[in-house]
Amino acid sequence: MRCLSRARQNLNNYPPARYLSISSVVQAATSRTIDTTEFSCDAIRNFSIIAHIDHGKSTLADRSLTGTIPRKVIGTNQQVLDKLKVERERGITESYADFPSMIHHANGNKYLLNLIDTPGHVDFSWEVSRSLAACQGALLLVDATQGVQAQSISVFHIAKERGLMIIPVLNKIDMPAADPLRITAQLQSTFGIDSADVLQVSAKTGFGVEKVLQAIIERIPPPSGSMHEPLKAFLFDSQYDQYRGVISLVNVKQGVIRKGDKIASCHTRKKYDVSEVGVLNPEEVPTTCLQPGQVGYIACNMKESSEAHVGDTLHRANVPVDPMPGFQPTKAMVYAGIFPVDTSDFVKLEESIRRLTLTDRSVTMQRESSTALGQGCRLGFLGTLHMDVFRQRLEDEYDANIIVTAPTVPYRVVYRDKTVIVSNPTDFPDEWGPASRVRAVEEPIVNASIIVPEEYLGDMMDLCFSRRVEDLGHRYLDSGGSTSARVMLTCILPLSEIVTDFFDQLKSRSSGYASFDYEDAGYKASNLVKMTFLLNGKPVDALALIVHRSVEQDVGRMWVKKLHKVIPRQLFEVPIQAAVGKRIVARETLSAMRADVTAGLYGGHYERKMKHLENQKESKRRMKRIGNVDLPQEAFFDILSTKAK
Ligand SMILES: Nc1nc2c(ncn2[C@@H]2O[C@H](COP(=O)(O)OP(=O)(O)OP(=O)(O)O)[C@@H](O)[C@H]2O)c(=O)[nH]1
Repeated sequence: MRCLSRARQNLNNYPPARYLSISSVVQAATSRTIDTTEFSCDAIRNFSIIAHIDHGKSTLADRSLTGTIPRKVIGTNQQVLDKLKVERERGITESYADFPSMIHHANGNKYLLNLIDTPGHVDFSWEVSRSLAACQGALLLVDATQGVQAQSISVFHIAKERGLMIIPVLNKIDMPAADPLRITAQLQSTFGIDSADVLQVSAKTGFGVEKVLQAIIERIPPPSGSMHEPLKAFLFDSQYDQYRGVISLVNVKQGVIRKGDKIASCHTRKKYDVSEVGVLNPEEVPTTCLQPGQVGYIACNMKESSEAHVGDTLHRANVPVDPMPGFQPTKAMVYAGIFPVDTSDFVKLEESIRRLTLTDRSVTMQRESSTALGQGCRLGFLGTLHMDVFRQRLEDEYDANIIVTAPTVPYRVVYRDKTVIVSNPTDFPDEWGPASRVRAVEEPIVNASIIVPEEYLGDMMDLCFSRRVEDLGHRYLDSGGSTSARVMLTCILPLSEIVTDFFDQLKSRSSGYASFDYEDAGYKASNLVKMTFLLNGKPVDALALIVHRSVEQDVGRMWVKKLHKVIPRQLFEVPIQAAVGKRIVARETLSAMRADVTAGLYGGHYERKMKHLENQKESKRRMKRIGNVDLPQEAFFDILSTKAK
């Protein structure tokens, strides 16, 4: 979901008007009114652009849009899609997909093209399938310099499963390193695509974009649905507007929806009055109605985001219909605790998180308290990138000063009579086994695929072996030629092994050439243990970890060393220990700060000096017994930020 008021604020900052028409076929709209009644199903095409990250979806989307939207609305240097600051900084499209409609003239007819943007990162594959539910076709965009990547394969399969017409498009054809012949052969061998169907474009220069628009009209089938049937509108996303409440994004399957209509939700059975309908162009353009096949927004005084259930069917209040098949709800893959650096800021932090989750429905939230860090919240995310984006938004948009604990995955703890999901290491059982109450523990696993030039194959295999890989296999995607051949590795990995630094390692060991994707493969019994860290014999809950038994010593040793570096020396000696159950698996000792108690003694007897030293020793022993280690928040910040890497 996107906060619309933010998007409006952005519009106010755009540079002076400058009209730009790139495509000769695409007629620029001079006024931003759209009469949706002009477009029957035959004149509508609903499509999406699917691609691996950075292959140019947003650039192509903007390129096809620049002909239809006045430049003053777009801004000269601003991409229409990818509006969030974090998206622009990181060059990714996150889960905040836009759904612009554009008018296109071809063969003497007027068409309404609804482009549904999808995110390109593996964390958001759920969003991809959600967006595709409103489409009949998809442009499979592949970078002509890089070829097929891991995400190209996964999005291709999602689109294929949904029965969409796929138009293969090679992008970045303007670049000297582009190798369209080879990449076309790759598309042929990987997806069985006919080379004659492959289009070549440069989203940057505009070359070939006209042909893409033509192909959308000619190859993608129009949606079907009758205006005379009872209303069925498929809710596939929602946005939050602070003045109008929830704005639902819908695809009308049959019937017509108008302002003033009384509608109801199949999921919640709640009734609403439609106060506004319209299309996104790419900002809201109110219309009189939405007809079958059309994609647009409706405002109907929904107060809570949770009322807009993705996958819901909306119908006329007094005309019930059978609901359309919906979606599985999103599943959090990664959890982390978020705490304020200043513990008195908790109320403010909780409110900021609550507001941010209104615009990002995939985040789950519950309160958490830690003896070391105070009150905080435990949040569930779709992946680590999602977590980073959320954290950055909290810091940028709400000025939050926070500590984020190390990410953990949801483990399954199998008791004699029940199974519970544990997403916080402190809730993980200290001991388990056939004789104990906890019979087994299970961890989430994923089917992973890595695509890499063949010279990095060995490094990639080494990396996988260091992460408890299973079923490792590989196959060649092409035979190479002027450049080296590409290999696809497939394997099963524990999710916990990839939420830490796996992606960074993958990129650094392959000089940035490897691409990676994964999908949920369920749970598997695993020999996991809870590791706690003790400072001066006292456990620090916020530092607890869940690790595989085979690496407990290494992990324990590594973290006590790190703690040793960041904890300030105390007046007494502090043991830093890593423990699994009652067993200490690693230890470092932080030596005491030494005050020179004999400094004031000029000369004097040897025994007098010794007496002072003995007194000091005794008082330190007492201090140690009763003393608490002073662990400043900054030390936590240092430890957890290194831990998260
Ligand atoms: N030379 C050249 N560069 C391009 C072309 N298309 C896109 N780019 C560049 O490739 C980079 C990625 O483009 P985006 O449009 O942000 O890619 P994306 O697929 O939307 O990426 P995500 O939003 O992360 O999924 C940007 O720096 C673009 O300027 C092209 O046709 N030619």
